[in-house]
Amino acid sequence: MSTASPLIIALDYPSLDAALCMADRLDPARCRLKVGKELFTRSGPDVLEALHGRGFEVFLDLKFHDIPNTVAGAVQAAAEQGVWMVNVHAGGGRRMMEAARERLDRHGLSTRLIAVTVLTSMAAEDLAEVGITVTPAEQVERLAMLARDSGMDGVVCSAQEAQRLRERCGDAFLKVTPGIRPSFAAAGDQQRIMTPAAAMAAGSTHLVVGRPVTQAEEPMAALAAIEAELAAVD
Ligand SMILES: O=c1ccn([C@@H]2O[C@H](COP(=O)(O)O)[C@@H](O)[C@H]2O)c(=O)[nH]1
Repeated sequence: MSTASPLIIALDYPSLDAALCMADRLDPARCRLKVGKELFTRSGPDVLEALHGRGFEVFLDLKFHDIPNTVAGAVQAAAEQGVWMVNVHAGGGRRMMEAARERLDRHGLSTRLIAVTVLTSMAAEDLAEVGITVTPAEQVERLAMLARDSGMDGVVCSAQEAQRLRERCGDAFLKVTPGIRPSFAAAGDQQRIMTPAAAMAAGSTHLVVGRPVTQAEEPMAALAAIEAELAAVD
């Protein structure tokens, strides 16, 4: 089932059972789901089948980063399992992203292909330690332009960069933004954060929300509060 909701709930759980327990409380008309490294490494493709069987569109967030041929094969494998969205690291470079794009196109696979720019857990000091001396916003913009020119459908960035990317790349270029923190949630390890309503106003096309919902005492109440916040600014 496709949904008009921008919400993508991150199922960061250590077992298939725990993930499905949460999925069974959610509604595919109200959100998409994200499967990341922890859950996929534990469960393998079974989780995709189980979530698809429940009617959810799935973002497989494995952030592929390898040589072009390897990434192209991985992206094809993901798309052939029917996922709605898959991602690579923009830092893998133009040839890697182009190879992934070409592989999906050659096989007529319509899975959205996006690239991670700068992880939302990173601040300027973290970038400096790995030799990047520009601000996170500048690095995001640089990688987003490269991703767009390499045929990506959009990027993962923080909502703090969404407005600039909307100006540079337009509305149709996807801006998938983790680091979403409603006023009631702790930042945790996220550095570049924004509230759901502010993120949408800034130009995010999709909001990735994990712990503020999945670790809440009342996950459904937390989700409803986020939806209410979004509806209020609609
Ligand atoms: O830059 C990035 C890229 C991916 N993520 C992923 O999004 C969720 C966020 O979860 P929260 O619990 O809401 O922090 C998580 O699965 C990350 O792996 C990201 O946070 N930042």
